[in-house]
Amino acid sequence: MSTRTLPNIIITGTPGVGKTSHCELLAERTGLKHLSVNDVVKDKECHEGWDEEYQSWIVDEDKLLDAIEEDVKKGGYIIDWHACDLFPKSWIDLVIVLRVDTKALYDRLTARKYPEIKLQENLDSEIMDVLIQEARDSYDEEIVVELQSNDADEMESNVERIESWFESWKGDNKKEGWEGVQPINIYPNMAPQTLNFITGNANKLSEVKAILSANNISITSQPLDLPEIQGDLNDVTIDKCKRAAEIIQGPVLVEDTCLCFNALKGLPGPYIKWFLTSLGHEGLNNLLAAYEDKSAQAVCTFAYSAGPDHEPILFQGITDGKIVSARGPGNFGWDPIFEYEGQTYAEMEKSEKNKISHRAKALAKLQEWFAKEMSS
Ligand SMILES: O=P(O)(O)OP(=O)(O)OP(=O)(O)OC[C@H]1O[C@@H](n2cnc3c(O)ncnc32)[C@H](O)[C@@H]1O
Ligand SMILES: [Mg+2]
Repeated sequence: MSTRTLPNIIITGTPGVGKTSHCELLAERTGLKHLSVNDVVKDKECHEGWDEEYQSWIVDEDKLLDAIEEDVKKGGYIIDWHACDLFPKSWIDLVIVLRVDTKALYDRLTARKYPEIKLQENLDSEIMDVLIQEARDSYDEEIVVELQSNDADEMESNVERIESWFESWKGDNKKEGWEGVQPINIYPNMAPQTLNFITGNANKLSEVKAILSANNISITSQPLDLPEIQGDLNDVTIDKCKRAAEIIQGPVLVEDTCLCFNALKGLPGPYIKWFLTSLGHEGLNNLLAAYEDKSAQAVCTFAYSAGPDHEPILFQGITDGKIVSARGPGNFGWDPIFEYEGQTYAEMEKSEKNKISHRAKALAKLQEWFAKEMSS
């Protein structure tokens, strides 16, 4: 784990994809330093000579790593290079692989007057996904991101996205010494969406915002006091969604959370809010006193309606856990008594809970649906 206070980003891709333009713009916006490996190879002579056929330096990778190690380890660099597998995993926080259509790449490389053999090899490499494979083989999957780079608009939105990743990386690092990385937008081709999340629950709202923060969905919110009918959970949520759309006269998102004890055949389920208020954490534990089986499911159901005349669509996420005596801060509902893999939700870092929670899983489905919907 690193002790960097600023992240290191690799921007890679076949020659001609737009690495340097991305790096320069990003450096300007973030204050991170643009590290052109090309220049280092040239200036610090990290090569074994010039290849006439390819019209390029034959890089000495060991020398190159020695030349940049001291600086890069401090953090704050955007590394601009058409290979990424040489940089040690521990140096790197995010790997962006830029992609471009073959036609555009052909035009860019011919404009650079690349020798035929180099032109062909690079086109092949792009078509064969060589660099994205190399990136995926060399780094953890969640830090490797593929972005399209065919025109200025795409570059602008890519840079914006990396910038917001950078902001959240810094924020989290400062706040809780977090050494991992935030997920970045995994649906880069999706048009930006704003959803009106109708909830009276501030904790839910902040989790939903945190989980969606890297993506193209932003959240506005309005509290409405909606009566919740009793019955099957899905009916409760569908009904709530329809009423909200009716009142708002527009698109809305609502959510309901259930906590289901397996020994009690799914109860309290949708009645958890009422049980929690009347019995508290200890009372909820007592409900299971007579049973050996303490397992439970946290179930989150989002319903989205495009407006009053539209049927709500449901997205559900389930996380399995166990009911235990309360541990950890009691800020949010039943978080202290729901244990997942040895830790209660309340004991986890927010960012950890937001990776595995019932809510995160439901939101992943919601995003997938939006991404498909918006690109078709
Ligand atoms: O306005 P809405 O969105 O309906 O918000 P609510 O607070 O009424 O929420 P629910 O009807 O879904 O009731 C679920 C109960 O479970 C609690 N809860 C929901 N998500 C939780 C989570 O991730 N961790 C712990 N408690 C949670 C919440 O505080 C409620 O007491
Ligand atoms: Mg409610």
